[in-house]
Amino acid sequence: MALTDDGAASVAAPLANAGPAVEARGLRMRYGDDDVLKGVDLTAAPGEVIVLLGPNGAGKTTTIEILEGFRMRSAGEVAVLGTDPAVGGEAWRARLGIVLQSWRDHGNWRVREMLAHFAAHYTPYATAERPRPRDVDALLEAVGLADRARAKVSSLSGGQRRRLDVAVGIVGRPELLFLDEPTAGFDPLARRDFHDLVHRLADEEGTTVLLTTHDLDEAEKLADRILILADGRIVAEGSADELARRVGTGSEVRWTRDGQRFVHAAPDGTAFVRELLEQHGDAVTGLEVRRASLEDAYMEMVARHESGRTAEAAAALEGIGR
Ligand SMILES: Nc1ncnc2c1ncn2[C@@H]1O[C@H](COP(=O)(O)OP(=O)(O)OP(=O)(O)O)[C@@H](O)[C@H]1O
Repeated sequence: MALTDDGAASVAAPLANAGPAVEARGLRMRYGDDDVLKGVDLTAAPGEVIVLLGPNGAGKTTTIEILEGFRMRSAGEVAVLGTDPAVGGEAWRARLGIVLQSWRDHGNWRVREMLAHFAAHYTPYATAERPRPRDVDALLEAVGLADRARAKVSSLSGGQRRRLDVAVGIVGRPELLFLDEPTAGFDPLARRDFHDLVHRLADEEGTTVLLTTHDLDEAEKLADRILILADGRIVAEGSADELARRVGTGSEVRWTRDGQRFVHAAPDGTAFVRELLEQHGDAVTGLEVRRASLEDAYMEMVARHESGRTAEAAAALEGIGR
């Protein structure tokens, strides 16, 4: 997916020597009596792609909306591009790109017209390092909507509308991009193009990206760092590999011998395979070794916290019964 247009290829990471793009300490959010965020700490370095994972209702959207300045936190320290989002003005907001989970309805507008409208908003905020806005036609091409430029927004398919959301999110060449479940409804090709786009934004323009998804394969492909949010806190963070290694479920080895298929869970896959081949040599075919995946790690970490919560609730109930 081509992203660059006039002069954009030379856009360097403008924040390379600056502090973190996002920093939150002890972030709390309470809705009524419900403590949704109970002390979230997170940092995103300039140019880093962070993926926030967590079960439904964990507080991912809440976290992102606080960082975007759309929601007021109950407590905690937050700095986004060096500014507290609770007091961020228009010039600060123009440095952010935002793709919300739910669509803002502009059904009667035409695709190009709508993108051009948002683009114009960014003109006063152009800098030498970050020409703003992006060229609208190049961007429509980049997100695969060039042939729908004159279509009404209401006539787009779900996936096409989502592509338009992404285009609106990046038309101002943001330094920091928030994407809340951006690929919901994307077909496999659109998804791959989108992944390519995110890599380019980070690598070529130094854009920091904070993204939520329920697609673990997507998290693995995109993230420099994954944060898992459960029970109001970040319960684990690291690269997909680091998280997978941490659950330590070893490897699953599969092979065929004498026409029969075997599966074995081995703490040390390499040692097991060595022994298997020593014993049965050429008789072993179709050998596959699968180590713990991000999915295994995610399931285990979330389950651990869910069971902790269940135990806590049971203890509380016992206390009430006394
Ligand atoms: N405005 C609100 N008022 C009261 N409760 C809210 C409000 N917004 C969110 N919540 C609650 O806060 C919790 C976290 O919601 P949030 O949308 O942040 O979760 P999420 O991790 O983004 O979930 P999902 O994966 O389903 O999108 C949920 O229990 C939700 O019902």
